[in-house]
Amino acid sequence: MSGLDKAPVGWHKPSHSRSSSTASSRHSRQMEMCAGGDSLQDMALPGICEGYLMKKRKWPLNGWHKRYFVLDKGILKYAKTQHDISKGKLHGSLDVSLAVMSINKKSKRIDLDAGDNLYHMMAKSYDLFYIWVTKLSAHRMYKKSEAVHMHNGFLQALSHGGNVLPSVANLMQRNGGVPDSSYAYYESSASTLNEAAPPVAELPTASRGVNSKKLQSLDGSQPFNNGELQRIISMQNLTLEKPKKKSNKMWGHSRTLSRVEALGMLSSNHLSASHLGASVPSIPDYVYSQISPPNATSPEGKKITQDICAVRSSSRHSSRRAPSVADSSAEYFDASDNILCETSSEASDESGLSGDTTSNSEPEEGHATATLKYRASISSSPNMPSAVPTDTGRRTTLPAPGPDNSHIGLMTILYNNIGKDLSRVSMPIPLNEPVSLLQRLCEELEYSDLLDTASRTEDPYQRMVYIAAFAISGYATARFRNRYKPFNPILGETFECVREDRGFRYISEQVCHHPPISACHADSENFSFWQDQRWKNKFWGKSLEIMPTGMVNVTLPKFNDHYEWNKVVTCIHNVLSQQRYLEHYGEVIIRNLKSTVCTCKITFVKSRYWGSDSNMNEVQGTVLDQAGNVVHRFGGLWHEGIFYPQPKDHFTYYGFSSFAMEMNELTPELKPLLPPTDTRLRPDQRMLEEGRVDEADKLKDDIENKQRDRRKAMSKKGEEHIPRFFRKTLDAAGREVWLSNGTYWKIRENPGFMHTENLDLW
Ligand SMILES: CC(C)CCC[C@@H](C)[C@H]1CC[C@H]2[C@@H]3CC=C4C[C@@H](O)CC[C@]4(C)[C@H]3CC[C@]12C
Repeated sequence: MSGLDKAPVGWHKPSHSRSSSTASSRHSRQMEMCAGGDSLQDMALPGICEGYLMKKRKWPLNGWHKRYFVLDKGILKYAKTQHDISKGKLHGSLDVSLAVMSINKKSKRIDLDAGDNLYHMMAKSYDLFYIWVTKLSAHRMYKKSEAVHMHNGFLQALSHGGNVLPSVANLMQRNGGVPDSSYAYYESSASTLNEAAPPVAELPTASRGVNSKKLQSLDGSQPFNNGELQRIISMQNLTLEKPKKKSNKMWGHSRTLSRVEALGMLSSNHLSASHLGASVPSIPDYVYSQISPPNATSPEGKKITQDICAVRSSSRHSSRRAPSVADSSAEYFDASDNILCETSSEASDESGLSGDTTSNSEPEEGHATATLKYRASISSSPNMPSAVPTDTGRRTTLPAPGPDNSHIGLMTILYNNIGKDLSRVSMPIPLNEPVSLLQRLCEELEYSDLLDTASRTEDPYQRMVYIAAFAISGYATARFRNRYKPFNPILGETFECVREDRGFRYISEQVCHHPPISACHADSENFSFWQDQRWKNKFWGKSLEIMPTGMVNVTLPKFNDHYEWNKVVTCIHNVLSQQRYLEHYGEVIIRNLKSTVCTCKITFVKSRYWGSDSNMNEVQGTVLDQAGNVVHRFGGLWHEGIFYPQPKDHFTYYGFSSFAMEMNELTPELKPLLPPTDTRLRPDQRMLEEGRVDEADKLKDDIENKQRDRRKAMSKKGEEHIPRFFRKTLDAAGREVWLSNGTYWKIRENPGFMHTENLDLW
């Protein structure tokens, strides 16, 4: 049961009353939207504010580094140092009036979510925190009132038949249907609603003793009230820290060969059949791999080997900083220069991006260049898979196109459910796609042939590359799938998928409703695959981060391998608007629990727009041997290495791939074999698929209510739902996992689900 009333369609300004927001009370971070007080007219330009703040790293994702920020006329810019700012070497900038600001007094955190950019900042002291919050608020108000003026000017111009102001179109666009961004505040996990952080106006009077020299006049005798103090702070030009003495460190000293350049020379030709197996034309689509020296026999191969060796030896000499792009303007973070902040448990909880590996190496900025070259090379390759997928005898389209849902406002829905798993939020049916999360999980097997290939690859390092390619391939589908949300499975719902053509069979079950957990298991001659899917959400005001917990497992019986890996963070940028898109970031570590011969590290690079390359959707990986030496490198773009091109009309049909289109197909032969709990038999989802949207909407309500009633009845009797095909246990690391109990296929065969007692879900 989702425990939610379906939010009305349409946009409503969220309530400002804290206590009314019951939905968020259980959650780790309280957040509330406050009115920004934008009605102010003729606001004076607030003073400039600049100084150092800690900023959450984009690379690696955990930890903080010191960055210089300047807030001027509503624009917040930052760079590594003040000097860099003056030279225009910016790391980023954003319009604070378009960002949602969240603050956490206790951890001195300020988070700005501008939809595309998510900045996490932390002040070193409460005073600085207070000043920055005040300043940011003032600049936001200023910028917004400026926008209102422009808007009024535009209307006037229109009514007077004057020319349209060019900037207005811009203005309308950037607001993107999202109401005036306000700030949100949140507290640590332990807090209850009543203890939530006070709004800025109530920030501590202690903040009067601000450190800044320019503010010393505020100290001591004169009792200011907070309002005055805020006004004074906001009008001052503040430099919040003296610039440090110029260090003698030389950045970007001459590097003869960049690793990235070496990689850039690789093309799919280098990944010729001898190395990666001719039977799999698909692998180069994903991976440009660095072949280990002993294998290189061709002249170009030798050349690359030499280059790689050069790179290897140079990286051995400077283990902390690998050579980066030879581009002199390339920016890179140096571990020794970054202040790794000992984050409090609270702050690190907030960061939510913990991983058991911390790496101080940097992302390789030129990978995108390599990827471009590689892309050019495959586009001319005759081995490209044909545009039409091979005939599987399955349907190639859906019965009806996806409904237009662009008019549906998500504001109320999301604000009413802040902190809740997206999977628990009931949405109006036009926001759904006709697959359930159980089916969506199965889509991660779309490129199961990579596992088949892995199971035919003798060399353990190369085998690992295929496993890694498989791990990445699960994300490819996300590129076209941000307009609709999968159905939340009903507790006890199941889904099976038998693919003779691919040689595997898959089962999944919704095993827990609170928190929602979907467990799945697939078997084939070559591999087994299982995972249980659960995740945490973080909503920052414009973007929603999904942090999956739980590990993915693959075994290859032929080699007695058991691979295990984590999943990365998926961020839905601009979740409330039609400019929504998905980004994955973080690090995946693949381990073979049965052998320590090699491990693999894959990085989904968080995009940086200031670099010379666009590194959107970039993935980099390395296979390491026992001693930690790099044996293979690979990389690419997660959305590009798709082996089958999308079906022509994919936009009309929910952005589905061919595999996804086949997912909910129900043939007369299959029907009698399925348990009645199978997703294919869920009537509202079927109706949506057939384009009967209104009927589906009503039915969905009924089904959700039925689930609710069943839960109530059970808890009254003191009973607990027991999953039918999976059992809960602990893995070797002591984590709670759900494993198949092995009964599904046996029952299906004998006596058959027709002859068993089944749950009545819909
Ligand atoms: C408000 C609605 C219409 C916006 C659309 C939400 C969509 C894009 C969301 C809803 C649930 C999300 C999925 C939830 C869980 C996972 C598992 C994770 O390991 C990869 C991402 C993935 C697969 C998410 C992809 C994005 C997703 C499908």
